[in-house]
Amino acid sequence: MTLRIAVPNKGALSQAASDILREAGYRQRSDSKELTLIDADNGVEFFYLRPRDIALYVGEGTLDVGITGRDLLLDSGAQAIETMQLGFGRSRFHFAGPAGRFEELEELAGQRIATSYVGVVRAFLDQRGIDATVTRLDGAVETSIQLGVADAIADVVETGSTLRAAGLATFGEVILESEAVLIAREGAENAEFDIFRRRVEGVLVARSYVMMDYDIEQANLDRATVLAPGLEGPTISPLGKPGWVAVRVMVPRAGAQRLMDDLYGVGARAILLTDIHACRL
Ligand SMILES: Nc1ncnc2c1ncn2[C@@H]1O[C@H](COP(=O)(O)OP(=O)(O)OP(=O)(O)O)[C@@H](O)[C@H]1O
Ligand SMILES: O=P(O)(O)OC[C@H]1O[C@H](OP(=O)(O)OP(=O)(O)O)[C@H](O)[C@@H]1O
Ligand SMILES: [Mg+2]
Repeated sequence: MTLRIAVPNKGALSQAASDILREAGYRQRSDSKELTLIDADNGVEFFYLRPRDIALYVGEGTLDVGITGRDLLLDSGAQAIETMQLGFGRSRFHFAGPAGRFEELEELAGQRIATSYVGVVRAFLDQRGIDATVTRLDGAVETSIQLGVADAIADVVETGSTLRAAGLATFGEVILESEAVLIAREGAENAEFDIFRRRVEGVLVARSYVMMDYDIEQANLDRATVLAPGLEGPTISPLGKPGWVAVRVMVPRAGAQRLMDDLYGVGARAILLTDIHACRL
């Protein structure tokens, strides 16, 4: 059976989503005008859709899997669940108003709030018993205050530069933290989905881990393996030097240089770092 996969067709998640799929060995479109693409060798079909609509297609079962933002999934109210965090498209969802105008969430009572995420904002306000008018805009919500359509906004913030440019500042707690996620319908997992999920997971692991090799005297081995225990345990092979062994272990890419210093300190030599191109854990 062909697995039907939804991919953002444009916007903040589109390029990174296609990159991860390409790294996982799938064909991806070469022209951003293509709406669908069949990868027969891998038994999958890709549908390039608005990230906001992807949760609906997957929730209704029209498509099997999708890549979208957690914020869009929650906003849609669709019957789909998050099955994997993909580590890109990270953002925070905040209330904001003219700098200095608001300090606390309670001050939103009776105010007009513009947002593209009415579902998320309504749920958040209802939970706190704050009665405000929520107006849905398609985008560029930062401008709505200047134009007199709203008193405050709720929007995606990454660097904060869009807010600053509009003379706005966030207030209150973060409404939610978002990133790109893999979504599916609950209970809809099957063999094809499992292969796809493992491939994507392989890319994430290959991106965040590196392979480390080193030689060490048997007497120092325990101290070294405490520093770098590996995922399942280090591979230890004999070395053509009496009393020494060769060790191979996967380590997190972040902090790998520091780890090399520490391993050197406990007697490791000929320490090598190699990129991992793909993996299945
Ligand atoms: N500047 C950003 N940095 C990181 N993630 C972002 C940024 N802007 C949006 N996102 C995330 O990307 C996802 C989709 O947003 P995007 O802006 O691509 O869609 P859109 O607003 O519907 O489309 P467009 O902006 O192209 O009209 C959301 O999950 C959002 O949190
Ligand atoms: O904190 P920043 O790094 O400035 O990023 C946040 C901005 O990026 C997104 O806008 P987008 O370009 O998607 O336009 P849109 O508002 O029309 O969706 C988002 O809606 C914010 O406006
Ligand atoms: Mg946008």
